[in-house]
This record gives sequence, C-alpha cells and structure tokens, in this order.
Amino acid sequence: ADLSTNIAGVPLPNVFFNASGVWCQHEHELQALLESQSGSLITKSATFEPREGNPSPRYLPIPNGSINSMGLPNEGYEYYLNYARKFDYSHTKPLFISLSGLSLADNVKMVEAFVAADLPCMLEINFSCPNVPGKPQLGYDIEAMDNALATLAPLVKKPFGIKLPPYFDIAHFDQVAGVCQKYDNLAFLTCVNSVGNGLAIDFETETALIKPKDGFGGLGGAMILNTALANVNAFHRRLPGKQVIGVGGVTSGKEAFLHILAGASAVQIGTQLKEEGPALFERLNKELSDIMMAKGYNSIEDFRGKVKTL
Ligand SMILES: CC(C)(C)CCc1c(C(=O)O)[nH]c(=O)[nH]c1=O
Repeated sequence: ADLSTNIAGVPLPNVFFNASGVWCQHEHELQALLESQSGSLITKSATFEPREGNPSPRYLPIPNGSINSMGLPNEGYEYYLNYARKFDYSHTKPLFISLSGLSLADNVKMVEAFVAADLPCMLEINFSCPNVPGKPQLGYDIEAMDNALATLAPLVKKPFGIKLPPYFDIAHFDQVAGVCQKYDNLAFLTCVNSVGNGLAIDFETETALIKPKDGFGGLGGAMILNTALANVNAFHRRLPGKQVIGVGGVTSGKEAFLHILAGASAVQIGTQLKEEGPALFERLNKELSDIMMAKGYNSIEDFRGKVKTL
C-alpha cells in the first residue's frame, strides 16, 4: 500500500518519523534515522545555548511505556542550524527542526536565525517548553500561547507547526483550537507531548525510579495511546484547514492506523523508537501496509480522519 503523505505540502515517502527528543540529539543519531525506513526526521528540541540536561537516571522504560525528565539536553540551536545548512534536501525525506526556547525572546532569536538562513526544513516549535517559573508550561497558558503565536507566526512567515501537550478537558480543546485558528501559517499541530509529571515508584526499594524532580516526569508509550488519539481527533475535528501529526502510544502498525483514522497526517514514534531503535521503521511500514491491504485501503487518504461514531 502507499504510505506516502505530506505536511504543509512537503512530501514524506511514508507517515513515520521520530518524536523530537528520541534518537535525534547528535548528528550520528540523525544519520541513522536518515538511513532508516523513516519517512522523515526531526531534531531534539533546541535551546539557545547547549544544555547538559538533568542528572541520570532521567529516562526509563516502565510497564506500558516510559517516564522521562531529560531536562532539554541538546547541542544548542546553532548545531542544528548547521545540520540544516548541510542537509541534502534532495533526499526523499524532509527535515524537521524542533525549537524549545526557554523564553519567548530565545524562541524569537532562534526563529529569526532559521528564517534568515532560508532553508527548506520545517519548524516544529515545542509549546511544552517551560515558561516563566511558577507558571504552567506554554501549552497550558492559553494567553501566553496566543501571545507567543502572535509574535512567532509572522516571523516564521512560511508554514510551521507546534508541539502540544495533551489536553483533558473539552473546553481546553475548544480554547486551544480557537487560538490556533487565528494563525494562517500555523500549518500543523503535533499531538501529544508526554503526559506531564507522572511518578514511577519501585515497589521493592520504595524509591522513585528517576532522579530529577523527585521522580516526576513525562509519561509516554502504550499507556498514553487513548489520550493521544483523543487529542489528534479533537484538533482534527476543530481545525479542518490544518493538519495534525499524531504521537503517543504507537508501538505497531495498528496504533499508527488508529492515529490516522483519528485524523493524523503523519505519525511520530517516541518510546518505542527509544527501545527498539531505527529498525522499527521497517517493521511499522510493513505492519501498516499489511493492515491497509487487509482492509482494502490503498492510500492514507482513503481512511484518514474517517473514524466512525455510534
Ligand atoms: C519538558 C521540557 C524539559 C520542558 C521540554 C523538553 C521535553 C522533555 C525533556 O527534555 O525533558 N521531555 C519530554 O517528554 N518532552 C519535552 O518536551
């Protein structure tokens, strides 16, 4: 079956790529994604300056998923800008760049640098990034989100996307969609980032599993699939003129199929990629293709967003 898709008019040979943060901090990791069967690749969320991130253990697989509090370890935005300058855009797969400024000012400076470089890469701005200490993350501060988009969208000029945290209240889906609708070049939403501030505890040692933040960290993997599907579908229904990239709980072709049925135009993989490595993409392509053939679908558009209700 044909697993090709496009994001903001940019073709992807297949719907699959990494979630920002997984297998994408260093060039050798990005090279492995380039050589894999992924349909695209995205860099680790960049901050203005390089960051070590939090002390380990800061990521762990747990039953039905994972927990992480990495703390934005990355090489700094110039590293990824240089990577984007050297990238061979004649490749079959496009390059996405994730930005996660620690302040709006930092996001402005990084966006301006990428816009000045005028490269074909696609920006995904991480709205789970920390905002003013003591205030919720950008994605949970609707006024701050609107203000950030009012500043950033005109700067980016071309189509771009934002990475959103999961929402759990219909009124929040409505509010966030209302803000996103205001920005024409906001072309896609990537839903969802990890489910924030979970806590994994070891029964034997009676100790939190990860070191940072008293063990509090973002939850990913199978356990967040149904939250991810809801966020993908909620924004697919509310924003017909925009696209949604689905992420959360995809471990096989089956969950990828469900994300697309919910409305996703592409599918990112986090936890499962961290655990299985880039060979995962060959498996996912085969599994999704087999599912589509079995159901009589030839292309993604034959079933994308067509989840039925009772
Ligand atoms: C959680 C933040 C550190 C504020 C942003 C980076 C990030 C991280 C991280 O670097 O800890 N982990 C996630 O699961 N999602 C993210 O967006």
